[in-house]
Amino acid sequence: MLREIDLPPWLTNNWLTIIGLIGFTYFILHELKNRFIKWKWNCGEAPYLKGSGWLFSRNWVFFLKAKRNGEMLEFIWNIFKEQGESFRITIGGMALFATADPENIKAVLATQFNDFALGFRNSHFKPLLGDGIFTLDGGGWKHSRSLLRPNFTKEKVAHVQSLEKHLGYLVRHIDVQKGKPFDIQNYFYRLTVDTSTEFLFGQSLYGLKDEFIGETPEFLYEGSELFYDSFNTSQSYLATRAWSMMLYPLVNSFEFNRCNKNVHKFAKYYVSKALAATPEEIEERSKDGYCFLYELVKETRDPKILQDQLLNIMIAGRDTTAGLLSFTFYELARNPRVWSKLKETIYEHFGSGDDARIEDISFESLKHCDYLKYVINEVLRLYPSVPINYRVATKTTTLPRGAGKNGNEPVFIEKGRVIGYVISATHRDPKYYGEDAEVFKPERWADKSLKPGWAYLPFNGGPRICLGQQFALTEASYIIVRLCQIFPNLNSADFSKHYPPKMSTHLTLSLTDGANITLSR
Ligand code: HEM
Repeated sequence: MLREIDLPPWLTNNWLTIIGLIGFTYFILHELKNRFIKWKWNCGEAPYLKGSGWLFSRNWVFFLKAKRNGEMLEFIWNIFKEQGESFRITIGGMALFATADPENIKAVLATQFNDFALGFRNSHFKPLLGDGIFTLDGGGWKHSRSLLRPNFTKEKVAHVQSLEKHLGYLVRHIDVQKGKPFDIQNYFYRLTVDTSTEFLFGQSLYGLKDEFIGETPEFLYEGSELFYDSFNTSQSYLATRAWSMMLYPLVNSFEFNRCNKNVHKFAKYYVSKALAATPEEIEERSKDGYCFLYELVKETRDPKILQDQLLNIMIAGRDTTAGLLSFTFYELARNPRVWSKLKETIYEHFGSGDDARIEDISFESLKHCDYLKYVINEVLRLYPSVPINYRVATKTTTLPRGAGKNGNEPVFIEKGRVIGYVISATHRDPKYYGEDAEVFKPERWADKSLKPGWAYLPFNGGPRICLGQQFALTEASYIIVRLCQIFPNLNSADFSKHYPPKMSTHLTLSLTDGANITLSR
């Protein structure tokens, strides 16, 4: 039996007061310490977002509504337009410093790299991705980066020929549409799973090889057909967990666990095959075209490391490239003048139709196709795959701008503060791109006086800059060139009149209603 403990009456009567006093004293001391630091470092606080309140309550309703309607980014961009480049908000008591100022972004990602970390990302993504380059900080991340970087050299990403057979299936799907409107985004998402499984695991999923084009789907093993949907479902859970910040444990379910298991089974299938291969077989594989897994097996034979790193790269590379292609065709279809000019350039470099010189399309020759580069730059400016991102301060520090009357003075950043950086707002700021910043205009990149520096950052910057940048640009350029050569007729079938288009911001950016076009020979 529990014995009753007699607490002294002064304590039983006043314990609430005592707890209150301790809390109050802590608060005062904490405030004094911060004020002292601000005085010593000559920095201040950024202004609060107007009318946001402690819980961001007034804006939450609009924010959630905008997110559901595919207008969340527009909502955020408008806040930056009204409020300026940096401000503070408190969401449920958690302080957040939001910025679109290139100077601050440069500091977070590069010059003060060690003052910031990924925060909750590892916990958000761990059930699917484990520990890999995309989810780790510190020593684990450094080790991952040095393990993976050799696989992204120029020779290894110049893999364009292996794309041709996947493109062939895509072309057949487009032909089946017979010039009628269809959503090409859906096909790009399937295409990039096919190309990335081939590049990463050495054997494609061949999801585009289906009965709609008169093919018999291929199955690697019983249940492998579950991979595609499972990967998509798990990814959308990861996105919701990321948006939930510290409330992420609530975003879990039987479905999430089942899908993660299907994805892991898929990766394990390949990893165990690679580990069972003899050194001679591994060498033979390398001769026969490039495979990431077989290269990595030469460095480590730990099955968990192999599985985690491959899935980390898959998540980093698949949707981003599909998004870039989808937004490109969405904009090209809306801009016949740009489409004509692009066709002219591509035909000049690589021919067209039956006279297409496929063998001339290479990593190097694509780089010399200037107008194609301008188109891609412009798409990534208006629709960066990661439009909004965050880091968490690992120590009390400052950022270059955001405080003071004009927001030009250094801003105080307390340890644990979340920094939300919104590069998509910077990319649309007239200060860096002129009054026509919202207009899709590839020609702006021909102007040598345009030097945006850290105001153009689709691939991130600093030590964690995207490892797959060249890989992605090469793949996307190849697909654009080939589609342009095969299908000269492109028109928009987007009748929504909503511009900019509705966008979904899951882990990466996509078109909420798809990229609806007609494309024909
Ligand atoms: C249009 C295509 C792409 C865009 C716009 C893009 C953009 C980005 C961005 C913004 C980050 C930084 C994320 C962060 O630190 O929070 C990143 C990281 C990364 N990306 Fe990409 N990416 C693309 C394609 C790819 C591809 C195709 C691959 C691989 C095949 C890839 C591999 C990676 C890796 C491994 C990282 C993590 C780097 C690190 O943390 O050290 N990306 N990417």
